Formats: sequence, C-alpha cells, structure tokens
Amino acid sequence: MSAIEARQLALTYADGTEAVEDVSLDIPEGEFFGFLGANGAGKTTTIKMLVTLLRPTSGSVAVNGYDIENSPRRVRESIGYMAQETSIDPELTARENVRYACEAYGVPRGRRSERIDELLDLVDLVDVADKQAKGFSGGMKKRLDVATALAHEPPIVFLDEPTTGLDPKARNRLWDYFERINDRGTTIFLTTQYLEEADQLCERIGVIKDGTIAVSGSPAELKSRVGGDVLELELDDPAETDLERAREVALDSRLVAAAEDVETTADGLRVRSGEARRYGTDLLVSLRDAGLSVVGFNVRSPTLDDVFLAVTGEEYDADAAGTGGGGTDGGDGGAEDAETTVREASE
Ligand SMILES: Nc1ncnc2c1ncn2[C@@H]1O[C@H](COP(=O)(O)OP(=O)(O)OP(=O)(O)O)[C@@H](O)[C@H]1O
Repeated sequence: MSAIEARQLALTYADGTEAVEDVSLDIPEGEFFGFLGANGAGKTTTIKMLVTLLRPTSGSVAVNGYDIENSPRRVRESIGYMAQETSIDPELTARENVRYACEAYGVPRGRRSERIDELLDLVDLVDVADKQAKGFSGGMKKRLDVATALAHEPPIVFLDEPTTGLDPKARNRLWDYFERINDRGTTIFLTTQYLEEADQLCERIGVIKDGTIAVSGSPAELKSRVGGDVLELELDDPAETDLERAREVALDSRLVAAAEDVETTADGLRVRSGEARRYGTDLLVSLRDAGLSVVGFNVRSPTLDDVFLAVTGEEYDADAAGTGGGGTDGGDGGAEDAETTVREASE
C-alpha cells in the first residue's frame, strides 16, 4: 500500500489563484520524500490538502489508505504534521506541551508518561523538560514541535520547512532526528528551502513548478539528468558584452549541445556538459583567443541547485520565504537561533 497516493490534485483559492493545478504523487511506506519548489509554487497548499486542512477543488488523495474527503478523521489520526508556524504554547513547559499533544492525539492514559519521556529523549530536551518553552531558542522550539507532531507514533509525518531560519548546527541536529524517525519505518514528507537538506535526507524528490510536478526521482537520478558536469568560469571584471561574447564562444565549442546548457553568471559562465572534464580546457583556449581573460575555472559534479535551475529556469531561492533574512546557507542564521536562552546541560 502507498503511504500517500494523490491523483490530479488541484486547488484554486477563492480569489482565483490556481495554487495547485495537477499534482499526482505515489509515496511508498517508509520513504523519505522531499517536495521542492520556489516560493509560491504550491508546496504548503499541497501539504495542507494532504493533511485535510484544505479541501481540494478536484482530484483525490488517500493517506494511509484513507480517503481525505470521506475519512478525514482517520487521516488525521494516522499522521503527524509540523506546520511552518510553531504549535507549541510558550507558557507551558516542554513536558506540558508534549503531554498536551499526547492528550490531544489520544495516546492511552496508561501509556502517556512513558511516551512523554520517550519523546523528550528523542529530541534531547530531557534536561530542560520542566522549563517554559518561551525561553527556548529557535532550534529547541522546532525540536519541541517535532516531538509534539510525533506524540501518537504516526506512520506518516509531514514536515513543512522544519528547519527554516535555524543555524547549521541546529539544522543538523534536526536532520539526525528525522533520519532516526525514518529509520524506524516512518514515512516522511518534507518541504524545505534548503536543497542541501533534501539532498542529504531524501530518497526521492519531487519538484513542483506552476502547480504541477515538473520532475521527480532520487537525488542521484535528478543530478544525472543534468547531463554531465558543471563547468564554471570567471572572467576578469567582465562587461555585459564580454559575458555575451563568452557565451557565444561556449556555444560554438564542442562542449555544448544545447543553448540552455550555457548561462551567464554575474562574472562569467556556467556550462553544463557531459564533456566538461575532457574539453573544458579547450574552451579556455578559445576564450583567450577571443581576447577574454579567464581568472577562475572549476569543473564539478552537479548539485540539486543545478537540477533546480535546469528544471525551472530559476535559482532555488532560499532567502525570500519570509523568515526575516539570513544567508542562503544559513550563514548568520539569526541570533535568535543560537541555543543560548536556555542552555542544555550537554552543551
Ligand atoms: N489563502 C490564500 N488565498 C489566495 N492565494 C493564496 C492563499 N494561500 C496561498 N496563496 C497563493 O497560492 C500560491 C501557492 O502558495 P503556497 O503557499 O502553497 O506556496 P509555497 O510553495 O508553499 O510557497 P512558500 O515557499 O512561500 O511557502 C501562491 O501564489 C500564493 O500567493
């Protein structure tokens, strides 16, 4: 049985926005699935339909074998959902938040206190279990959110941008929990702003563009579809005309099969090619002959960023989704996330 089976899902909002136009998904039990798309591509809308918070305009979905229209309660009982916004109560302690989730999800009374301890342990919040959540750092709050979403041991968990705005250390820590949960057989449906996160965690990825799934496959399959390696070169202080000239030289080289495989960047070129390692240096010679001075040259394997660019024609924008800034790699990550407010004994 599939954990999630969606057929031609569509949702048009009341104002006429066609947020999701045609999404079909088949996610086997136990899979770690990543759902990617640019801001506004329809990720959250899709998740909200899958977890029964929004009603599709058309199409059908079965989650854990339950139809979302006919058996929404069954669906809700069998899933965990971590929304983009936190669901924890800042006035309650970590333990009280988890207890509340256990009650709300109907964890049997006799099993509750054991389950609360297990959950706090899973997300490493035992040492601060009796402290109010309002003093927690961003990373700790997210971990508490994870714990509450897992209260009833659901076979499927939906995680909507669970690590947005966290610094790399806090993010890595969450990845460990997600992997641990998945290793125990839980199906995970994840959306993320960080392609590196999807690459690291997901067995399969689907990319949504303009409300439909543009491409899906394992990270390795998707990267191999980029067709070869990626050659990046940097010119010495290029003018717009130099970049255009360099592009033409690249298009003329035996490196390049199709025009869309060459892009100009701020200071040079990016070329996708199966022959990058063989003929890359020939291009350097041609550029020099054309009077262009190359100051940086690099050939690398494709990343999911290259996949995203090839599929959607856009850079994957980790910045714009409204978490109040921070670098694309979580660089400064926001001081809020430094785990300072309540120190954990282990740190
Ligand atoms: N309640 C709403 N009413 C009208 N339009 C909406 C509503 N919610 C979302 N939209 C629009 O639907 C489209 C898809 O939004 P959605 O939030 O699903 O995208 P997303 O891929 O999750 O984006 P993000 O990464 O920014 O969260 C966008 O154009 C958005 O502006």
